[in-house]
Amino acid sequence: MNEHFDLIVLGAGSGGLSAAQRGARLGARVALFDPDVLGGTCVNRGCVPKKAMWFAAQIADMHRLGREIGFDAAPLRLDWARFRALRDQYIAGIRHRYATRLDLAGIRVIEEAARLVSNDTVVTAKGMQASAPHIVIATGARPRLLDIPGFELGIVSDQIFALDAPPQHVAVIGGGYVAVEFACVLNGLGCQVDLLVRENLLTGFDLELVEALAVQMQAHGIRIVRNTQIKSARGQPGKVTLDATDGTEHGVYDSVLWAVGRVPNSEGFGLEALGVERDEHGHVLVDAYQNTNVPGLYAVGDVTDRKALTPVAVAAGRALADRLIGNHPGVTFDDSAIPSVVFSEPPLGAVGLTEQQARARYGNAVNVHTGRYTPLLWMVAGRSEQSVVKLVSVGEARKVVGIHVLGPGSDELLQGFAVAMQKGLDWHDLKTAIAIHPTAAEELLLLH
Ligand SMILES: Cc1cc2nc3c(=O)[nH]c(=O)nc-3n(C[C@H](O)[C@H](O)[C@H](O)COP(=O)(O)OP(=O)(O)OC[C@H]3O[C@@H](n4cnc5c(N)ncnc54)[C@H](O)[C@@H]3O)c2cc1C
Ligand SMILES: NC(=O)c1ccc[n+]([C@@H]2O[C@H](COP(=O)([O-])OP(=O)(O)OC[C@H]3O[C@@H](n4cnc5c(N)ncnc54)[C@H](O)[C@@H]3O)[C@@H](O)[C@H]2O)c1
Repeated sequence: MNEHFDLIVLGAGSGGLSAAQRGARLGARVALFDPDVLGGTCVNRGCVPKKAMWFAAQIADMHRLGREIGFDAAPLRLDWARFRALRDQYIAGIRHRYATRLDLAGIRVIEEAARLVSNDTVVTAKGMQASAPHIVIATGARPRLLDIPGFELGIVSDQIFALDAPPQHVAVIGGGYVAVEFACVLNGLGCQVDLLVRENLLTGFDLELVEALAVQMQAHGIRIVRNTQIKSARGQPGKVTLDATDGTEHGVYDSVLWAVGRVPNSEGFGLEALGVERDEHGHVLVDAYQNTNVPGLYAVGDVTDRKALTPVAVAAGRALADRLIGNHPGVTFDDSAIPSVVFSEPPLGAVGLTEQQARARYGNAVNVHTGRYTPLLWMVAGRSEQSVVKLVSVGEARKVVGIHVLGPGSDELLQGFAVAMQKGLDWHDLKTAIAIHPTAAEELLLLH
């Protein structure tokens, strides 16, 4: 039997849930398909468990700092099993709340993968068939696996949350968000970490701040090896050696984390046969309104080539439902200034253009205001590591086009500045604003 809906959504992650919920709120009959647990990557294998681990690492770091300023406590040791149980219980609670909300909204949740058989119909392995004039593809992405000998001796980010015990000596391979975050978190929790990077760290972030972060990571004991391409892994689980193309070997490690990017989930469920266009990496191509090239099919979130961030997937899902169900034809979302934070130690945040990008676009019209400072408590402890803030502005009016922050508190302080920048901020506004003292945020107001 074919069931009819107004909106079908494939994937119950950040993008799919937001499209489904907004659609239902606007009166649509919605079917939501997902073979896995509710919440997708962010809730179950990404932002949420990662941030919980980051908080745990922060506590350990604070404790070390506390000892430096005179507390007499013994070094902290995390009860990994207890922490993991508490973290997972919290995540189970989120999933439970999602299930309740979906139920209350009248959304039909089908715990199966959907396969497209036409641009308005999907089927499942158990034989359900559903049709709707609008189908949203929100199937996300998965960790990239490498076709190299011994790859299976390591793990990817999905598996790190299920470890029974922390690694002792871990190699993290990659230089992106996931690699840097886990290198710092595991280091904070007491693991010895080697970060093996093919090229550069955090491509796309401001070079000066990335270098300052690398200095601090190394000061915390992380060994960073750049320009290293790992070609194979050998040994046995728990005792792994890595070989690089330049003949060097690294290890022995009890754990290896491959953090070498992500691959969109865009194959094997009918997109190919329907002629849905994808780029060379497999991302579904969409226009500014999330339309694919096939009428009635739309895509949001990590399966597309937009920034792979939860708030971006959520904004895209909501805007799409407003347009299709709420009948607001022009609705899209403003992706001109998307802030993001790498939850490293210390955190690194950015919104808008880097200095390098601004110079490429605006040439000599670019002004750069950089400030370096040592956070107050670090000074008290006698530490000398520096935080860095950078403002990139353009022209006589000094319109702010980029804000970059590295240091404790960066993760929380960036949001307000990002809103101001999106609404039109110039450097003079910051010079005339009254600061909150003493804070990290005020450093952005003190720039010359
Ligand atoms: C380790 C890690 C940490 C991260 N930290 C952050 C962070 O701090 N901040 C941030 O903003 N972003 C972070 N991200 C990125 C964020 O998790 C993603 O951008 C976000 O989850 C994307 O949402 P999505 O809906 O596109 O996809 P997903 O959340 O991946 O959801 C896709 C869903 O589709 C389902 N699916 C797949 N195929 C089918 C099918 N055929 N039919 C039906 N369902 C299907 C999957 O089971 C899955 O549940 C992190 C990612 C990782 C990996
Ligand atoms: N805090 C956050 O907001 C957050 C956290 C994690 C992930 N994310 C999102 O998820 C996305 C994916 O993150 P990611 O770290 O998986 O990918 P990424 O694209 O950020 O980084 C991938 C890294 O792997 C390296 N790499 C690729 N192939 C390789 C190979 N064969 N050998 C060695 N190195 C290789 C790349 O050079 C790069 O350094 C991010 O772009 C981000 O949008 C966000």
